[in-house]
Amino acid sequence: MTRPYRSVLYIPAANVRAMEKAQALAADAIIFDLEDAVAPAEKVAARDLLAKALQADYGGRVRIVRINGMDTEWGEGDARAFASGADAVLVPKVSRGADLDRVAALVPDTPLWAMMETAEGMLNAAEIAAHPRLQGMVMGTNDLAKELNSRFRADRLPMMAGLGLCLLAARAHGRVIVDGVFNAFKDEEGLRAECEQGRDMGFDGKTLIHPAQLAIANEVFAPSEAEVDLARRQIEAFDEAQAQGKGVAVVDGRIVENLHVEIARVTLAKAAAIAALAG
Ligand SMILES: CC(C)(COP(=O)(O)OP(=O)(O)OC[C@H]1O[C@@H](n2cnc3c(N)ncnc32)[C@H](O)[C@@H]1OP(=O)(O)O)[C@@H](O)C(=O)NCCC(=O)NCCSC(=O)C[C@H](O)C(=O)O
Ligand SMILES: [Mg+2]
Repeated sequence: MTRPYRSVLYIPAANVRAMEKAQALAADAIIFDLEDAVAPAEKVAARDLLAKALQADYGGRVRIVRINGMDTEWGEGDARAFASGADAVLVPKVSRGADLDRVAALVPDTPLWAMMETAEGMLNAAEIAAHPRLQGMVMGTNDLAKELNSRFRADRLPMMAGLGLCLLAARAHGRVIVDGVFNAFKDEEGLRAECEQGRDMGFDGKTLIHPAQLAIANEVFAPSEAEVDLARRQIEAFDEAQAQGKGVAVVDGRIVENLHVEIARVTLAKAAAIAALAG
């Protein structure tokens, strides 16, 4: 991962006020949504509003446009309208690699992201992640729950197979992957628990629906001070061990081998990238 994706905020593209507000929000990335958050009667107007909004300065925030599905009357027009002008185009309800081909042809120069939110998509996650134009994957846990007929549970047990398959696929092909949304946007404790679960599983960050969710996601998906300190000490201790001709060091009672040093370097790089965004 070359840049942080701790917090990825959805904004309905029909909401001019929210799009303006986002220029100053602490989001690592923004998904300007033309799909589910926009009513059919507003779709075409939202496309025009978004084209105008994207001319503004969003600083270092990654600008991702979620288009409508290619099986809808708006999908092709959306893809043509945002073939340039955004940092990525997010394709909804991707079920197989071929679903990305048509968008890829219409959007030749902008990276593609895939919404992972259908049962078929879970089973074809590896094929989707392998698509040469794909940069990132976004879990669509609301649509997935709908397809699976599963119930909301705080531990997300019914989601685990899908989340795990998509994570494996993303990591196998070096793609960014961010977790699904937490709908109860006033429940801070619930959001924190779900962010921590997603972080511990390996997600790069979380998609969000309200600015009030940004601070928690940014905190949870960033390396803590203690993690940064440990990473530095692990690298130092391993360097010393190597200088003495040893292949293993011990820090805080735990072994440190080459692979732990690689993880420590990733932690430091992530912390530096976050600091660079803030500065
Ligand atoms: C959920 C909301 C409808 C709540 O909106 P609202 O009642 O206006 O909230 P507030 O009054 O608390 O808003 C306070 C201020 O914050 C701004 N605001 C609100 N939301 C956003 C946002 N997402 N981005 C930027 N700014 C935002 C308001 O304009 C207020 O500003 P001010 O006027 O200065 O006070 C609303 O938050 C919302 O619409 N959220 C996004 C919903 C959305 O995009 N849904 C689709 C994506 S989720 C999904 O589809 C996932 C996936 O596909 C799946 O299947 O799981
Ligand atoms: Mg969805």
